[in-house]
Amino acid sequence: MAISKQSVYEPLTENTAISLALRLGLFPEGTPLTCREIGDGNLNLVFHVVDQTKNKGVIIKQALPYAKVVGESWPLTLKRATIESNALRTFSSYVPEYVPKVYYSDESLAITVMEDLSHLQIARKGLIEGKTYPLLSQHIGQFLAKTLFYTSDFGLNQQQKKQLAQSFVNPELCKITEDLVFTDPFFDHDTNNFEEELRDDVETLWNNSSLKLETAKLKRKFLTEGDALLHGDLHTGSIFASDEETKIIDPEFAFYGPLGFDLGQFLANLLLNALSRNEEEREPLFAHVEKTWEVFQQTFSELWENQNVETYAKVPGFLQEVLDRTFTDAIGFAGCEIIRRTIGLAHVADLDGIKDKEERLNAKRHALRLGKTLILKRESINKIQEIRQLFTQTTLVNN
Ligand SMILES: Nc1ncnc2c1ncn2[C@@H]1O[C@H](COP(=O)(O)OP(=O)(O)O)[C@@H](O)[C@H]1O
Ligand SMILES: CSC[C@H]1O[C@H](OP(=O)(O)O)[C@H](O)[C@@H]1O
Repeated sequence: MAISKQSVYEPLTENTAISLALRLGLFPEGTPLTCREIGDGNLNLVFHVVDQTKNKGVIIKQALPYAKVVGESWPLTLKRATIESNALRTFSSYVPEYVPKVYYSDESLAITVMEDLSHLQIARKGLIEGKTYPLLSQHIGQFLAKTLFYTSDFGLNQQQKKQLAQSFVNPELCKITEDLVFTDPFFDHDTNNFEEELRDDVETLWNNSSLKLETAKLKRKFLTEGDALLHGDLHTGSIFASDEETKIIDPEFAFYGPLGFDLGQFLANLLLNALSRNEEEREPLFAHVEKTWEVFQQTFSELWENQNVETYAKVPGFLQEVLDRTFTDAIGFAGCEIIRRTIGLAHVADLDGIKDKEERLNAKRHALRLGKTLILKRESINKIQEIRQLFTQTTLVNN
């Protein structure tokens, strides 16, 4: 369905979003519609259009020609909307149960019209409220194993994979991650944002040359390894959840990257929530960290055994080598994500929302020690269960 061949970009308002929904035939003419802009992310507009009589809605997400969080001084490609709708469609061909349905997209208007997931809750918000989402790690482990396997050279014809990779070249959004996740937090850069009380801890981190070397190696992987189609920004704010369902949204950072990156970001955001909780309430987060990896490993291995298109698949040791490398990289990427969410430009409500100032600063100091340890020790961590030990060990100041 197309509105017209020459749709001209302009940012929607709540009123024009309603007109668009009617023009697209998403609701019968004359339906009493209301609309609210509900975007709470850093980059885009999100309109919730609802048929009041049936309490049924759709979501119209629109990219702005700049990063919303900063404003027009930070121009940003509108192409990210097309990347997002194409990534949702690609993921849907492998795991329709874990992504919203895309009803319509328009490259010129930079919009994606998709399934309304308002019956679910953004996982970060629920986790902050103390919810545990028992199926979250099983679902994310499966989502990652299937999407990564089927878009890699192991699950996809290798020439088709190259063509798919071409359609997800996403330099501007990758640059945001290269800067905000892998670079700026490790230097005295003006995008950084932290409480003055943390300055000594932050300067110690900036002066740690081993940490910089290891982070440089991780950044290089992100820059150069095109293993599979990644979500690219898989934090708990990009996941809708309930006790039964999990849906992944917001893949505008999608690109072909290293297998361990999405895993690392997701694990980091579970750990960031654990950092915000009292000791006795952390268990469900540690259990999710472990189960995510276990489900990923098992599902990816089954796909490898049964559906691999690569001639070398059955060579003893090859699967283990891919899993080991993914595991080690994921731990390092998790360390980078924890550090950037603590002192970089884009924070998380899990830590910033801790009301008591001393508790908040202590949680952030703990986050910096944990992030640093994950980056520096990643090659010697052999089992996912070791993460909870490192979490406890880094509670102590001398780590
Ligand atoms: N499919 C959806 N159904 C219901 N609400 C949604 C949907 N997609 C996004 N939202 C709401 O909009 C917010 C911002 O969406 P998101 O895709 O994360 O935007 P951004 O790209 O700006 O980060 C989400 O936190 C959620 O509250
Ligand atoms: C200026 S972009 C900062 C940050 O925002 C993105 O997250 P989201 O779109 O989900 O709010 C991404 O994590 C970027 O690093």
